[in-house]
Amino acid sequence: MILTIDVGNTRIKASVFEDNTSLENFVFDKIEIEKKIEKILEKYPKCSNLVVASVGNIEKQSFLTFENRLKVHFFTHEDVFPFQNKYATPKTLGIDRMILAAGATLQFPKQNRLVIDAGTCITYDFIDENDNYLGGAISPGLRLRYESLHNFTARLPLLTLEEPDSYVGNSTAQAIHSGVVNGFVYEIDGFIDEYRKEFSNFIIILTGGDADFLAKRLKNTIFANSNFLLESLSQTYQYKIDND
Ligand SMILES: Nc1ncnc2c1ncn2[C@@H]1O[C@H](COP(=O)(O)OP(=O)(O)O)[C@@H](O)[C@H]1O
Ligand SMILES: CC(C)(COP(=O)(O)O)[C@@H](O)C(=O)NCCC(=O)O
Ligand SMILES: [K+]
Repeated sequence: MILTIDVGNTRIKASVFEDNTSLENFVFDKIEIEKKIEKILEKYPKCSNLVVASVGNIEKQSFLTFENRLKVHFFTHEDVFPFQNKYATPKTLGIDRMILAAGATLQFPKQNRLVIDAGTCITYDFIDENDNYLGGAISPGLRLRYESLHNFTARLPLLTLEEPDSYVGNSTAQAIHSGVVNGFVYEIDGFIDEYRKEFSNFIIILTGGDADFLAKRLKNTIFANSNFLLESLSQTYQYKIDND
């Protein structure tokens, strides 16, 4: 049994896996991390491994306190991954993106794959049918868009997610909702259309905190799985054990 932990820039997500099947998911804030892990381990004492991917400001040190109880693995660029990394700056590629690419490669072998993770940022990652990781894009996520409009202007209020009435926002609030939500959806559909011009066939995996909201709004039909990063962590860890 393994406990997987994904430290993003907004929240921490965790899941307990037995034979690559998730038994329970958890979401919590950075300040509660040690207490929450304690609780999960109390509930699942059979956990023998703790597997972490962090792009947030929580370092390996924070997890070493659990080393007397279970084996801790903190993923880094030094690990073995099931793809060839063609990024020009492989050492600066987010470890979350590497885990997503690894999960896509292992779960959907020998085909072109596009992974879209709508979290704090939206990340796009493309792995071709020969298992070359090519790169993708990074842009502001849904909540970040609402917050930046407020933080970097004098007159725009901080709003929370709301379905826009129309493209033609007829008030400040409606104009912001239209810009943020429609802009978000158009961006993603636009990227998918661009990829389609170059690669006739590819599968799309949509994940992250905004995946469910997005899935029903995109023109392109996509299979959304908000648990994809944690599933990929479990699978990439298994791959590491088999290939080390
Ligand atoms: N309870 C919540 N707290 C914060 N963000 C949430 C929540 N529920 C949904 N979201 C959405 O999830 C996104 C963050 O996604 P998440 O995958 O948790 O990010 P990260 O992996 O970067 O920490 C935000 O853009 C926000 O719109
Ligand atoms: C792009 C990210 C900030 C996304 O983080 P997230 O939205 O998952 O919290 C993270 O993958 C990161 O810090 N990447 C480093 C730069 C790169 O991937 O090229
Ligand atoms: K992301």
